Amino acid sequence: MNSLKVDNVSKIYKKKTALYPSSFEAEQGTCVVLCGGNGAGKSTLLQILSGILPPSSGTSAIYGKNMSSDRKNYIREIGFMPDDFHAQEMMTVVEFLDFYASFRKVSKDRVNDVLDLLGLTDKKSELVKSLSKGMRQRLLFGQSILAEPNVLLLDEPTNGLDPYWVNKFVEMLKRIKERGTIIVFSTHMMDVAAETGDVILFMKQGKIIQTINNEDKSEETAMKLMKLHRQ
Ligand SMILES: Nc1ncnc2c1ncn2[C@@H]1O[C@H](COP(=O)(O)OP(=O)(O)OP(=O)(O)O)[C@@H](O)[C@H]1O
Repeated sequence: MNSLKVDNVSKIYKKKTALYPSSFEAEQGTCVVLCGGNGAGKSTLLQILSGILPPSSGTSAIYGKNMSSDRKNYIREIGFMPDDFHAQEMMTVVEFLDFYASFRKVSKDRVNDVLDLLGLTDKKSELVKSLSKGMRQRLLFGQSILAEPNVLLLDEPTNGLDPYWVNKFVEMLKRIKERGTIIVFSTHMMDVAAETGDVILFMKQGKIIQTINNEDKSEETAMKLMKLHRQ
């Protein structure tokens, strides 16, 4: 049984197709990176996999738990980092994490560990809306890893991070992968994609147009393909 199996998921908004039927699979402890220009369909795919956006067709399953027929258990397997905050800007940093911790029965100690890991302990009483872009990203990432999920879905996690935190992020992903977690994330940073990804999926205009596997996924190859697919 494949650990994550994405089967022909698509999204059509009124008459516009944001994502054509797309499929891929991932094994335990591997990382799939979604690359592609603006509007390629990366966020749409991640939102569908996270369960927050219903697909127009297709389905996804994690360890045999199906997105449609076993939704509750499917969702339990996932940690999702969206591309921004929505209604939680007036919470403090620690209230925000406590809020998500309460859904997943995550201990207070784990919340404190995540604050520490993301360098946010001294910001815990500040309002989310007062944080810098990079700090907001770190907090959103922290929320997604709180419950140590089997599948981690991250929408442009490195967006706004300074070089120090990009490096830390890459190291954290490697450690998380070693624990057996499946990671799927989108990025415009080809060096991060090449360093962390076991597979890179290039997307363009709502389609996965190329798959690059472990052997040939150097940063140089990834950059060349990025340029090629932009044309
Ligand atoms: N709610 C919506 N209604 C209509 N069209 C949408 C909606 N959300 C996204 N789209 C369209 O779907 C397509 C894919 O968008 P998506 O946000 O998935 O791209 P992306 O690859 O994440 O882009 P970016 O790198 O800019 O974040 C785009 O053409 C976008 O305009």
